[in-house]
Amino acid sequence: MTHDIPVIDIAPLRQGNGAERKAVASAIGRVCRETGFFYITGHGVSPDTIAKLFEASHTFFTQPAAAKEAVAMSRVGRNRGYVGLGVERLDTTSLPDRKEAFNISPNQPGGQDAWPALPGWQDLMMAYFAICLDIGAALHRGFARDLGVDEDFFVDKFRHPMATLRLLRYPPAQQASTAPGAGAHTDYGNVTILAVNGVSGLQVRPRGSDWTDAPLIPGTFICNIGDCLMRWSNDVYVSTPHRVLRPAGERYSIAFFLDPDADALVEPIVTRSGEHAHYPPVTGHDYLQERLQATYGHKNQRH
Ligand SMILES: O=C(O)CCC(=O)C(=O)O
Ligand SMILES: [Fe+2]
Repeated sequence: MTHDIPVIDIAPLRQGNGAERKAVASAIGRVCRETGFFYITGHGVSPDTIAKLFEASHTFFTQPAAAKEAVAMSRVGRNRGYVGLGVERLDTTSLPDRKEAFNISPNQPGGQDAWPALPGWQDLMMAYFAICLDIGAALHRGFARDLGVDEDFFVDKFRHPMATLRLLRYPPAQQASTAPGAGAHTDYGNVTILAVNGVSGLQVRPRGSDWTDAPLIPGTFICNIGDCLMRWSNDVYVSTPHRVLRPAGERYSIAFFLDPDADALVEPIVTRSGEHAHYPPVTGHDYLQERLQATYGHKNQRH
């Protein structure tokens, strides 16, 4: 069985008639049952916007260490702020990840985002955050339709979603090190929308297959579903392990992780007769905390 990652034009989820929306929802549903990885076009984000974001990300990461440490997650807490090289280890059986990151998570309960002292930077990031929320809402209309519930099923569960915009920088590989860019993992939330700056390195491992490259396709985002949507779909959809290899050159990516509202009830959707829920209901907040706790331990979780 081959597991090519399909390219799906999502424009009809916003503008299409009923039949067109249904066709896109079915295409997304098919891939979510197999790997949950797909590229999207028709997202409405211009190449110029993406270029500006990567420029701003570069500006952030090339600041002196002290400026980055001033907004460190260890100070800011709650999944926000700067995470330095080697702090995270997504695959606990491998070396720590060779990457640095900056997290923006405005709807995370408790605390506030920290911002670098760079003119216009916060506005640019928040504008992109809003764009990603809108793409995420369109994708959820597709998921809902495909899962056999009302197209607006997710709307009241994503009013103030605990989404995180995450800038990532992977330094060029060091010869002596075998540390991965990002260790093998599945994502925690509902869906991830990923932009990459032209340096490949992402691999996915569909069930029953070996690691496969996810090549770059200019003008697209790579989307993948996470464990929360898998749970919500009662395991009809699958989240798939992925990793980032040590990149040949310096690599930047920007990931947007969309999790539900803190108080949304994540309760498996059961529409087929005789089907039983595989999981008890849990709030979005409790589910995400459990997953973050496992990645960071107690050290970045300020209460
Ligand atoms: O940087 C990438 O290409 C992917 C990163 C990723 O999978 C993650 O941060 O969850
Ligand atoms: Fe990931």
